Formats: sequence, structure tokens, C-alpha cells
Amino acid sequence: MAPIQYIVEGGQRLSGSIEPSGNKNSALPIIAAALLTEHPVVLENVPRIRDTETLVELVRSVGASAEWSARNTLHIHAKSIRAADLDPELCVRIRASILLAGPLLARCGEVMLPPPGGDVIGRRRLDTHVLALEQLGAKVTATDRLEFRAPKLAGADVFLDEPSVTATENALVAAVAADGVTHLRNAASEPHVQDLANFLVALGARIEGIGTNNMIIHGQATLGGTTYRIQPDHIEVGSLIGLAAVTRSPLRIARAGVEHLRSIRMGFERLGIVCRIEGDDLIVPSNQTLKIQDDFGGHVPKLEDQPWPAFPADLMSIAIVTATQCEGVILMFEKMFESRMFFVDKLIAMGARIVLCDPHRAIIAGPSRLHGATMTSPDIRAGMAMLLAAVCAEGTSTINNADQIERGYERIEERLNALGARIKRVPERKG
Ligand SMILES: CC(=O)N[C@H]1[C@@H](OP(=O)(O)OP(=O)(O)OC[C@H]2O[C@@H](n3ccc(=O)[nH]c3=O)[C@H](O)[C@@H]2O)O[C@H](CO)[C@@H](O)[C@@H]1O
Ligand SMILES: C=C(OP(=O)(O)O)C(=O)O
Repeated sequence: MAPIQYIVEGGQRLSGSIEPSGNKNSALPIIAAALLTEHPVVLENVPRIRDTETLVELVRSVGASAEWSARNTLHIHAKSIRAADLDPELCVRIRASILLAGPLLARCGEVMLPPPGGDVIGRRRLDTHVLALEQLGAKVTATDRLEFRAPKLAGADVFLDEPSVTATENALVAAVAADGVTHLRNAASEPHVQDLANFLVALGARIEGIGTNNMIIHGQATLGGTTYRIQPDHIEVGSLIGLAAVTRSPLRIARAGVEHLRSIRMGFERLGIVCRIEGDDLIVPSNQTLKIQDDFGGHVPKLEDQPWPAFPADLMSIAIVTATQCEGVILMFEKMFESRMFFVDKLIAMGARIVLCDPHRAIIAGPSRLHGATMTSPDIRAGMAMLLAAVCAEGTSTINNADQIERGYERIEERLNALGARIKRVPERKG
């Protein structure tokens, strides 16, 4: 299939209401964790994107049935499954293939995992996964693939070397099946980790401390089936806040999951963007000051990412583009990934005033008038950030490799066009 290209006519004002999709990073571990039970599971609000479609293929490849009954409703039934050799070509398409380790190990006693893929945004270590599953009783061998074996998993006091999101998810799922009690310390607590934990509870698991970095899991509960609704994607909500701000447009983000937006709203407030809550909707008014808030004493402020509940790494690229449209100077500090900031070259070519100090830090001085350009999306979030830049720029932009954007955002061009954007989705032309 030819890669997808977006042709964007910039400079449009948007308006209206938009609902975020279900959280991709919830849907992925929850689809994988559905393999833990032999009873039927129905998942609602699953984003129908390339990552979930690929994981569904992997789930089918181990013998589970997985069928879509509506665009965003997925039925999984893992009555009997086998820890087959997983297709390396499917595994390398997504980072989330690593999320099969916990459920398959728990259910089948072994799993042979080809290397996972995912965004090329810096080194993506797997050490925390190995550390956690070893402490729960697995023997791990690394060759050209990772082999996990555990005839029996046993609860343990596990301290993660860093609060890795997907390693926490693998450990959580394995601990639910393990014999005895597990303390999972220094755990990640992102909204998607909480969503997975709540899904496991809906299956019958007993988990204390959901939403904290210290969870207690009482293993070997009897698991049944369930119908579970995936929570809204807070990263998509953050992306839409940025989009409204750079186009100076009023947007209502309906059913936004406002309980998880505190650090995100605070991050945008530093850029002079204030949102209002109405019930579970988030309103982004068009009359923003777009004035970067200096630190006390007039010092240059900083926006940095950190594990939850701080400002999320997956919104850093969006925040950078947004800052190019704000008045003042700010340091953006991306602490977690080494290669996520390189896309700023393209913004500089479009007219943004940015100094990339090193792979982790960039200084943005705004506001700048952006003009259309041709660019290639390197990863989901930089791609979405480029789309924001293209929608607010003067003239026409072309974004190649837009498939990357569609790994994380469902029917994004159709949904943004409904708000007044002008994005054409076409097969990429060479040359
Ligand atoms: C499928 C999925 O859910 N992917 C998400 C998941 O990836 P993933 O689970 O792969 O990311 P991890 O949480 O393991 O770590 C991300 C990066 O941050 C570094 N790190 C992590 C914790 C820490 O305290 N210090 C630190 O430097 C890690 O070394 C790694 O380089 O979490 C990332 C961090 O939120 C997100 O960008 C990804 O979208
Ligand atoms: C980095 C991301 O995804 P993945 O971990 O699946 O590559 C992301 O969602 O921004």
C-alpha cells in the first residue's frame, strides 16, 4: 500500500465540537490483557487505528477470536490459546507487541517475542520488562528474540528501576495471574495504566493503589468476562488544545475525561492558554492571551515532561509547535526520549524561531509567522505537531508519511475537516 500524504491548506479558523477517541495506549494493553481470561470480553470505544488493528492480528495469531461488531467495538474470546511463535513482521510494526509478554506468559507459561517496533524517538529499553517478569518467577533468554518461561508465576515485592509504562502493564497482568501477593513499587500511573488496572478489576482481579506508584495485587483471583469502555485519550485532548490555540479557534472538546487533564492544562497555561471545564467537556475559548508566563522575577520559564502525573512526554512536540505561536521565550525540556525533538528543523524551515540546544532541550521564541512547507512525519506526535503547524501556516503544506499520524489518531483529517480545516488525504506521490 502506498504511504499516505496530507495536503494541507493553512490559515483556516476552526470551530465546533469534537470528541476524542479512546486512548490508544489503554486499548493496546487491554486488548493484550483480554488473553488472560478464557471468558468473552467486549471492548468499547477502541480507537480503530493501525496499532490496534495490528495487535488484533497478533491476538488472532495465538488462537483467540477477535471481531469488530461496530467501528469501535471489539469482541475478544481467548477460550484456548497457544504461545505460538509470533510473526516478527507484525511485532516490529508496533511497540505494543511487547505487551503480549505478560498475558501469554501467565496463560501459557512461555512466550517467544520477536523485537517490538514503535516510534523511532530514541532508544527504547526493555530492561524494566525483564527485571519485573524475572522477579515474578520468569526465566528470560535473549537471542534474536526475547524468550520468557515460567511454569508458575509467584507474587513478589517488585521495585521497578524506572516507572516504565508498558513494563508496569506487563508486570500488573503477570501479577494478577501469579500465586500470592505482589507489591509493585515505583510503578507508572498514567491514565492508561489506570485504565488497564480497572479493566483487570472488571475481570475479577483484586488491585489496590490504582493511580499511585505503589500497587498491591492479590494474585490468582477467578477471572470472568466483562464489557469495558476505554477512556478518552488525554494525549488527543492535549493535541486538540494546541490545535485550537495555534489557529485561534474556539473548540469544545466533548467528553474529554477532565479528571486526567490537570497537568496538561497547567502546561498549556504556561503558554497563555486557559481552558474551561463544563461537566466533562473542555472548552478552549478563542480569545487566549497566548503570552508565555515568565517565572517569578521575569526569568525564562521551562516546560518539561516527566512520568505521570506530570506533563506527558507524548505532548512535548505539540507544546513546541504551540509555543511558536505564543509571545515570549520558553525552554522545552524533553527528558525521556533522545530523538523526539529533531523535527524542530522543519518548524525552523517554516519560520519558527527555535534553538535546539541539545537532543533534550529547545528554546522557542515566539510568536512567528509560519509558512507552508513539505515535510515527512517521523513519529506519531511529531507528525501531529506538523499537522498543527500546517493548519496554522500561511499557504499549502505537504506532510509525507502521514501513516505515522494515523498510528495514533483515528480519521483525523475527516474529523478536523468537520471543524473547518482543509486537509486532503491522498496516496503519497514520489518525486
Ligand atoms: C504503547 C505505549 O503505552 N507507549 C507509551 C509508553 O511507552 P514505553 O512503555 O515504551 O515507555 P517507558 O515508560 O518505558 O519509557 C519511555 C522513556 O522514558 C525513559 N524514562 C522513563 C521513566 C523515567 O522515570 N525516566 C525516564 O527517563 C525511559 O528510559 C524511556 O526511554 O510510555 C511512553 C512514556 O510515557 C510514551 O511515550 C509511549 O507513548
Ligand atoms: C511513542 C508512542 O507510541 P509507541 O510507544 O507505541 O511507539 C506514542 O504514542 O507517542
